[in-house]
Amino acid sequence: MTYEIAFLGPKATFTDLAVSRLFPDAKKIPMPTILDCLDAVEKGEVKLALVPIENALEGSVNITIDYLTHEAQLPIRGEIIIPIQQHYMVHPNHNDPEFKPDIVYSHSHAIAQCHKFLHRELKGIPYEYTTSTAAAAKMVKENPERKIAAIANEIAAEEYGLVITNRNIHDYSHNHTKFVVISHEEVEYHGHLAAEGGRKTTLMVMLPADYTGALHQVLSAFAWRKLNLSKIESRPMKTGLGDYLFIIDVEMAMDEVLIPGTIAELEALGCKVSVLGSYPSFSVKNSVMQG
Ligand SMILES: O=C(O)C(=O)C[C@]1(C(=O)O)C=C[C@@H](O)C=C1
Repeated sequence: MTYEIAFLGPKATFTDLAVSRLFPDAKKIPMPTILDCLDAVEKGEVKLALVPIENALEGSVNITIDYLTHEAQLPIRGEIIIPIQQHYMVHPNHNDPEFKPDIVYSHSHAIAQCHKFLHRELKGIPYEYTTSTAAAAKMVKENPERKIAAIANEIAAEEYGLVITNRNIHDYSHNHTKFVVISHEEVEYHGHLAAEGGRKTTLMVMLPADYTGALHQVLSAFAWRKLNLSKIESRPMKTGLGDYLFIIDVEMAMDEVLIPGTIAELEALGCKVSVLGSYPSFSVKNSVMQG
């Protein structure tokens, strides 16, 4: 079955690379923003979207988390973790060691992953955010007369005919981003990737009110059932200062006993609980397709 999948475009973003790894035969539909990708699924214009949710250096992609917790009931159907290698690139017209740009463009998360490089090598040069890393590369390509540079991946440099002058400029070598597959429908994965990370279940928990030991009680419901948690994230509920909800990843597929039992216990404590998804977790060593 060929899927139509919305992703953060244009061609050659990291999200595009993640789609190629997970759905090599998919018809890819580039969208200008993450919200456009999620809206397209919500409105039924496409069956699936793949969007970034967390980076190892910069943390959560809040726009994705907030949409899934506040805007729409869109289930998570899978996750894929890919390595992220950021490169500094210029138009071939400016391929000169002395070239200093007036502005460096990239996605906010990519800029955040390269702060040490920018501080060291391009001190004082302003940066501006684009909707994606590939959008930055495309802008450099389309403006050869401007003194600008981009931070993006290797495929973007190829796609937009740019020259990489500094490779692997991300501040820490262990740079990975996790992307989630969003769909109203069940998603089938072909056998080319092993779900090495097993299966996960993501829950959203809203505490009834702030009282002593509330979070401890919530965590105990998981702990005594020996449910391993791989992530706990708090996000503002957007109802008032200090009101937070928790997003909790359980390292287990939804079952008939342990997770439902935990949810019932949390509800008995007055928490509101929703299941954001129960899905396989994939990871790849090379984000770029080989051969
Ligand atoms: O701009 C891109 O290339 C994206 O796919 C977005 C995104 C992100 O939102 O975190 C994805 C991976 C990298 O961490 C940098 C940017």
